[in-house]
Amino acid sequence: MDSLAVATLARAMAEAIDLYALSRCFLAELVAAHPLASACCYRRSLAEDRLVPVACTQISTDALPLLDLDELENPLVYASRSAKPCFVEDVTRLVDVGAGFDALRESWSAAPALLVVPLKSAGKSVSGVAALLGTAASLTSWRQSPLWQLLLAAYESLFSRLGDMADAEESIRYETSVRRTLERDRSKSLAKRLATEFIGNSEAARHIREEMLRLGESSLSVLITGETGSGKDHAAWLIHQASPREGPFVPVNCAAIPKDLIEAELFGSTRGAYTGATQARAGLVAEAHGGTLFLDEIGDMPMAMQGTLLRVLNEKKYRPVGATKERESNFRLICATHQPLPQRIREGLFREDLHFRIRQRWLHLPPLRERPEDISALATHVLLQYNRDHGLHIGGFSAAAASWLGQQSFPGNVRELRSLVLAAAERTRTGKTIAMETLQALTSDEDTGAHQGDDGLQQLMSLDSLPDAVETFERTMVSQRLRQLNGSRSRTAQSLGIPKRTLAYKCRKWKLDRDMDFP
Ligand SMILES: Nc1ncnc2c1ncn2[C@@H]1O[C@H](COP(=O)(O)OP(=O)(O)OP(=O)(O)O)[C@@H](O)[C@H]1O
Repeated sequence: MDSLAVATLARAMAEAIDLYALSRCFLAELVAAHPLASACCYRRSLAEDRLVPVACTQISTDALPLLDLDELENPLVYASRSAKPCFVEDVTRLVDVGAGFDALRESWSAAPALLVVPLKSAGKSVSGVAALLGTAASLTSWRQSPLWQLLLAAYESLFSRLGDMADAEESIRYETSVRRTLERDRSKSLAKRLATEFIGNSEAARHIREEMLRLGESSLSVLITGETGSGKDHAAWLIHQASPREGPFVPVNCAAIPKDLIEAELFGSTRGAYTGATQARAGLVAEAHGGTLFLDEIGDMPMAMQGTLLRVLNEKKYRPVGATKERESNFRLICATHQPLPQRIREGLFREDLHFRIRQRWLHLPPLRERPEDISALATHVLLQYNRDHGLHIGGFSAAAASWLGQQSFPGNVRELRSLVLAAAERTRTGKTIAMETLQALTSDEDTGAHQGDDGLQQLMSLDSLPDAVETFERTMVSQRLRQLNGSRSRTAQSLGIPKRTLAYKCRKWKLDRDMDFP
């Protein structure tokens, strides 16, 4: 090789923009100069932990096999693992050294001998191998050439530098593809989960499930609207489940917290901040850090508190009652209401700017009467849950019961349907199906309570404690009225002549709220 050819090769190697260009020019010159039958070069891939073809003088690298590093007797693997050259004088003697090597041998032209040299990086770890095929004599002469030892050293050093870049690119590509696969798997399993937990066959239910998946990905605030019992709480919980947020889901019923305590409940308080604050409390906003704060019945939030909440949402900071320093909490906000907020705004009861802020995304749950196709699936779902919880086997609904259910308007929506199915299940023997008469009896006024009074009154009269008797009576009356009014708290409070907040407090105390599994 004359000095011009050496200089040209050195320059081409120095200007190579990647491993492939570098190896192509080095191997081509090497094969021509010595002369060899063929040469190829493999890179050790960190991400895949195997040898990956980089260049070959004879065929395209696409036609070369990937080589697993557990083929220990494969000479290329041996050189890569041991960091030592491997010289095979008679290639035909290499048998059973691995499927990778067999595939490689098939793509090569016949040559008697093989020399594999490890390509070491500066830290002396092996970043690849070069495999040269030819006669034993030409391989030995190449090995002993001082010029080629110099060129090989330059090639090794460039190979290692460009190999690091290739590794980095590859690991980014690998990570991206792993992340994409994980994301695809995650969204598939989330979609499955939503299909088993947000029940309904209607177009509306399908659309809500898709929206919940999308909302899970976003961190914008969501306002969920819909009539009482239509599934707002349930949807909020599922959106949190569909989100990557690892913090907790913190529900707050704005209607159930007394007006003067709501700020301390939300933002926490220092010790002695107000009468009864015997110790410092963190508050629900702090609890929701990294998770979701769910403000249910946001339409009932007192006006003064609305202003404070707006500031917190805009500035992402809050101040516990009695504290001087502000704190931060990274929560995702979901709000729900059955109230028509635009009307509350017109009435001066809700701030328009807060409405705008909490409604960055909107999810509306239509009432059950507008999606009667969901009734059968929901009823079956509730009954299956009942069977599972009680270890029973109520065998579904009679044809007449199923058809009757499908015709009801359910003003209390899914909650009313659920209460009805649970009550009917309690009145049905295991092994039987729920009859239409059972459902009808439960929805008739007589069954909803008053006439059960005589026995109940006698039982109350026999109690030894007047406060207990009064509380039991109150609880029975409230739960029956709620059931008669399909779970509507506003109508129940109105019909019993008590403030909504008092009713909300009692519901919370007696755990009568959400699901109302009335006897
Ligand atoms: N699509 C659904 N699939 C399964 N269960 C549902 C579905 N929708 C609602 N539910 C169930 O119905 C009951 C009432 O739903 P939820 O409490 O979410 O209603 P809501 O709209 O928040 O009512 P409120 O306005 O009174 O707070 C809950 O037990 C809930 O799990």
